[in-house]
Amino acid sequence: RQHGKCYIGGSPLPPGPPWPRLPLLGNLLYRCPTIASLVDALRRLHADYGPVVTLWAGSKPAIFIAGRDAAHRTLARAGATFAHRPPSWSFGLNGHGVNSAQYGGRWSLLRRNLSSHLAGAPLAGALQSSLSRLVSSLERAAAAAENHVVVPSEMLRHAVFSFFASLCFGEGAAEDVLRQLRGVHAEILSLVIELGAFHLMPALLEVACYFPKCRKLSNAQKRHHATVMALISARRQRNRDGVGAGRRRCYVDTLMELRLRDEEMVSLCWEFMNAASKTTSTALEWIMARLVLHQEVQRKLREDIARRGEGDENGNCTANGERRSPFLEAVVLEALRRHPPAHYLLAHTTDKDAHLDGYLIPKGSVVNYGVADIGRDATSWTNPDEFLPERFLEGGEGYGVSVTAGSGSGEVSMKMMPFGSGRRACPGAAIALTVLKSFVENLVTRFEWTPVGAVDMEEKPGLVTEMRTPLRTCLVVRPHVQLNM
Ligand code: HEM
Repeated sequence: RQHGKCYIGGSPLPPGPPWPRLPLLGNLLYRCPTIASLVDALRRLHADYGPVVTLWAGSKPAIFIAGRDAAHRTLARAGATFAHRPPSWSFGLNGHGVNSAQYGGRWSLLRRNLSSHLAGAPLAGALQSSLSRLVSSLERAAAAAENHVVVPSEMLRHAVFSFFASLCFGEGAAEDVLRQLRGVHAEILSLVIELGAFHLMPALLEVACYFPKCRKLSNAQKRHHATVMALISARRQRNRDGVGAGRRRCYVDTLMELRLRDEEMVSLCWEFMNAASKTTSTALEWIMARLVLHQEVQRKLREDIARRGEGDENGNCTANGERRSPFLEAVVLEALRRHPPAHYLLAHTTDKDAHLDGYLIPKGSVVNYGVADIGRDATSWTNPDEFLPERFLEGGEGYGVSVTAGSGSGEVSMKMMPFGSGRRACPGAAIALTVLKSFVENLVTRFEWTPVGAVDMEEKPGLVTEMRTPLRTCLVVRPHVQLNM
């Protein structure tokens, strides 16, 4: 098909639609609702022009990569070139985060700090308390509901948020403070999304709407700052007083040791809670929806968990997820392949010109990747739209596939990348997998999850792709068993 045929310095850019510069697209690619609104258009463009296409973000080319080989060659093999982030309009809060840091010394320090905190964090206590509160609230909701029909989404989200809050701020934050923090997070995100969409409006309307929203955003950010600073100060005071000496360190402790300014700490706490909880809780809801839809998978999973438990001397699994059922891992991976919470990565850019399949990727282009397309690629996966956890068991086509490095079992290409790949790959991948396995294991052991009518598996595109209709299920409490962390 004919395309815009753009050349820079005599080298062709990857193909794209004949309208080379659509003014509306300026900035589209940095922002959440707009990238979501591009999803269908991008699918059609990839079908017409192949796995690598060019659009324009204002005056800069924006290159979208939906092919696993091209993704692997850029993110994994040419990792340093593609590890940069374009400057973005962050509305303040995200300004000091790991994800917004330019690839270099500061990024490396902050990222190492986060990764080593996550790697060393003892999880059992935090998992135990958030899971037992979740199980109690699900039990109460099911008992109070007609025919035990519940919509668990809000409870799942709160439990995941509380778990990550204890890793971030330490255990013991009051329930009302956590609810307040969650509320202000949701408020800020929705305002940022609305503000990001304003460039689609006529200019006058834009100006009329922009300033009141900005004022609201600034107020919400001030409330967020005050809540987080109160949590940080409480932690500082506890450390000074030696309260709970020897207890496990939280993320805030590590930030205090780095001697960061208040606004840097607040920004990093915002990033931690934001990056961790919405993605993980969205993945959890998709997994539970799949288990409701595929009752035979749920049964098989419960049986496999019970079999593993018998071999374990305490009847328990370890805090870090060892000795868990391989089928549990397979269910989680299949859900992440089929329903990755992020359908695109955060925007990448390059620090120099690069070449891909004979095309030029000019220095400073915005580069992004079709995560969902890569996980549903029919050249990698048999019946890619079907939910078949068995493919991740030994001997299956997904066995040994790595979710971050992009290659497993000696493969040179990547088959799925729900957490990204290469230098900017998600530093929370391992802990997210552990949390998901622990939650799913306990939720299917404690309850039977059965469907109430049809389960709507449609997606609601966004920065994180949630279920269009929150899961509704009938919950039957099973005979009491001990929680497995
Ligand atoms: C199911 C859960 C999660 C999913 C699907 C997910 C997915 C992603 C993706 C796709 C990226 C972008 C990678 C790129 O641009 O190349 C990312 C980056 C990031 N994630 Fe996650 N994530 C999850 C959980 C977490 C958790 C638990 C944390 C931390 C506690 C976290 C912290 C981050 C940070 C800090 C970045 C930016 C990394 C950088 O720029 O160097 N994420 N994540």
